[in-house]
Amino acid sequence: MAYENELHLAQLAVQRATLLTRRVYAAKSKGTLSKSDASPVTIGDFGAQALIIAAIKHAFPSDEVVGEEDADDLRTNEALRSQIWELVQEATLDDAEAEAVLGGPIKDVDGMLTALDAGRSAGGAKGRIWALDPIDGTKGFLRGGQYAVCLALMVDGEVVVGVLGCPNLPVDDKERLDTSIGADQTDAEGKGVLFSAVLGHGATSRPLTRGALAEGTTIKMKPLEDITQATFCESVEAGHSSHGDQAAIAGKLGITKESVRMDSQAKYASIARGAGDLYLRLPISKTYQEKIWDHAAGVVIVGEAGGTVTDAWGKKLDFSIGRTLSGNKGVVAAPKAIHPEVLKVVIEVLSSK
Ligand SMILES: Nc1ncnc2c1ncn2[C@@H]1O[C@H](COP(=O)(O)O)[C@@H](OP(=O)(O)O)[C@H]1O
Ligand SMILES: [Mg+2]
Repeated sequence: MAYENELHLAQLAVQRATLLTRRVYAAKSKGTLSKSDASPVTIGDFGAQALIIAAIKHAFPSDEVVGEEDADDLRTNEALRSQIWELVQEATLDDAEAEAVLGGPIKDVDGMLTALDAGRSAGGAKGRIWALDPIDGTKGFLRGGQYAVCLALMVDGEVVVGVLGCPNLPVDDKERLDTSIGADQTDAEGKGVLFSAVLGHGATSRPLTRGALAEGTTIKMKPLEDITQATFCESVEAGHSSHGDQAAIAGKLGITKESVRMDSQAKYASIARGAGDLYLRLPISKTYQEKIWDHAAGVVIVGEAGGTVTDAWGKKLDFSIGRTLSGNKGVVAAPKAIHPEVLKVVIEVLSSK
């Protein structure tokens, strides 16, 4: 299979980083996250980004990375730096072979800062560039709801590999599509899902483990014969997409079920495995540019599960321009067969404003 080594590296790197974020959340819940006064999401973000970029640079030294964070804050904040260094050192997988693929633990603090700073790529249309969101769904992470550790590889501007670590999604998609997982979250095994896809080779999901990767299962979007029966997903945050426009679109499509609101790219993952049908993200702000790391992994996973993802005007999301999707507005994700029908209504609603 194409990109087999990249996929394996990405899966293990996301797995290791996701476990770190879960440990941070558990420590926050227990009140033991006291060393610096930084927010738990900042701590998780830095730790996860350092781990993932160190692994990428070990396996593919000349690849670039577009990451959300850099090391500036850590260079000036000693307490935060040492807290994150401690976490990063402890974040090893229970599997020597997996650790060897990742290059083992980061060697020293400088190595951690260098890894963080390697996320400054400007992106673009040429070469191999990874897009990384160490904690997507900041608000979800803080409320004990959905968040995702997101990593994608783009080659010449096209997303070819995508991996999402969703530690608070139920392993069994027959369980509730829920946003309120609760503050009892621990870093124990038995919760969470790792999603992945390679362009042209399908999408899979597997339970999140602490050691070797669990066996993957192919995922497919739900065949939807009657659009009025659809479940649509949207952001929790009203500032990130227009709940009003999305309700108007659902109404025009004859959808009567309430929307499922969840943070992060867990929305892409959920519809890809058929726990939901549509994802609508209609812009609120005229000027906001969506970030590539908020979409790259989710888009290839939905595409490989039988979906189509475009922006709100039907344009393909263009990851080749830089760190943002400056050529696009909004997101419409749906099963291939019904995407045109959904898009028609999206354009009607946007045009009538
Ligand atoms: N005005 C805006 N419109 C759309 N997205 C926005 C936004 N402001 C922030 N975001 C992005 O929305 C992401 C979360 O999306 P969602 O609402 O689907 O959970 C955030 O990622 P982070 O949480 O990683 O910062 C952030 O990048
Ligand atoms: Mg994000």
